[in-house]
Amino acid sequence: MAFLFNSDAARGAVFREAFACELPDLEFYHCSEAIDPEKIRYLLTWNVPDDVSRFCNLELLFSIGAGVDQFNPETIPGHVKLVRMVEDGIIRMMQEYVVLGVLTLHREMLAYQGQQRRGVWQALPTSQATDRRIGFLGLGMLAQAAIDRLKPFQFPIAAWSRSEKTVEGVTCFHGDAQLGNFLRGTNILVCLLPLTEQTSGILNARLFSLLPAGARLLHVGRGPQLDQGALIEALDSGHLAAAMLDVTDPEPLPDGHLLWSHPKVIITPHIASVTQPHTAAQSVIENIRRHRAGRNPIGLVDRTLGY
Ligand SMILES: NC(=O)C1=CN([C@@H]2O[C@H](COP(=O)(O)OP(=O)(O)OC[C@H]3O[C@@H](n4cnc5c(N)ncnc54)[C@H](OP(=O)(O)O)[C@@H]3O)[C@@H](O)[C@H]2O)C=CC1
Ligand SMILES: O=C(O)C(=O)CO
Repeated sequence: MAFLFNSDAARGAVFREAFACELPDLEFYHCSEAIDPEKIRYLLTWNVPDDVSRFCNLELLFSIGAGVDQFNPETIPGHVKLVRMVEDGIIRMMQEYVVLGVLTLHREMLAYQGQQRRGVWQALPTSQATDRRIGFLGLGMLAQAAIDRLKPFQFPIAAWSRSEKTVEGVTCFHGDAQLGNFLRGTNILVCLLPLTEQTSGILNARLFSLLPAGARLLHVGRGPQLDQGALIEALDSGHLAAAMLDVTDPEPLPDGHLLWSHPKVIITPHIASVTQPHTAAQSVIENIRRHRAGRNPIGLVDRTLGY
């Protein structure tokens, strides 16, 4: 019985050490080593290898990231459980990034950067946090953690999810019928949705038109959720004031793309949050223990929903 780590050697070494301590009965392989595919019960990977079917005894397929949109479930046998990454390191980094992004957009940092380049020393009108509603598309693990960190700033906070939810201090909306009401009250929109058939292209001209004039976008979900042309139009018309994008389509954003030099856009290269090996290894070990005890892993993907 063995675990296969199909990713970078540096994080693999951290996993190997943790597994040796905590699960000494389980053989551990890095993808650079020769393996007997029949031994592999657990596979951790970003992309599913084309020849995954050779792991005929596979039980759990772990994504090394929080997202699982890179998995094509049709290539993975139905009995294999898919597990997304739920771990403290990725959560903490996303908390930092969302706080950074919201404050950057709230305190007009893009406009001040533009002024700096032109040598302009001039205060711009400000809004109080209490007057600026932050609206989260998605109210899952990462959005809820980010909301916890934002609460001390006293922004009103709302969120929109697929199913009905109650979260203290958050005005909750759910389902397509409530999307419009959610958007109409949102001044800074944070996208933390998984990429699925339903969320692909969700950040489009119609959605932007439902946001109040002067709204801002912080996009940390997945590139294909955003219609980039519609964003540029909404920014150029002045309806949206600014956007901060950690994800684009494609990635990397091609040389010369309009978004690179747009004065109302900040781009980071998909670095909002990255799986941290020490904490992630503990989370995967805990999930293997749960699975062995006949319990579902934390982060089990619902194949019908796609996340
Ligand atoms: N840029 C970066 O560095 C990173 C980006 N990510 C992205 O963040 C995403 C979210 O991660 P995480 O918080 O762990 O995911 P979760 O699965 O915990 O949460 C997803 C949330 O989205 C909601 N949702 C899904 N589909 C719909 C829909 N059709 N309509 C309305 N709401 C919907 C879910 O609703 P419900 O609660 O009802 O199920 C849930 O609240 C990842 O999938 C990944 O794409 C993740 C890590 C790093
Ligand atoms: O964990 C994820 O899904 C990411 O996007 C990390 O880069």
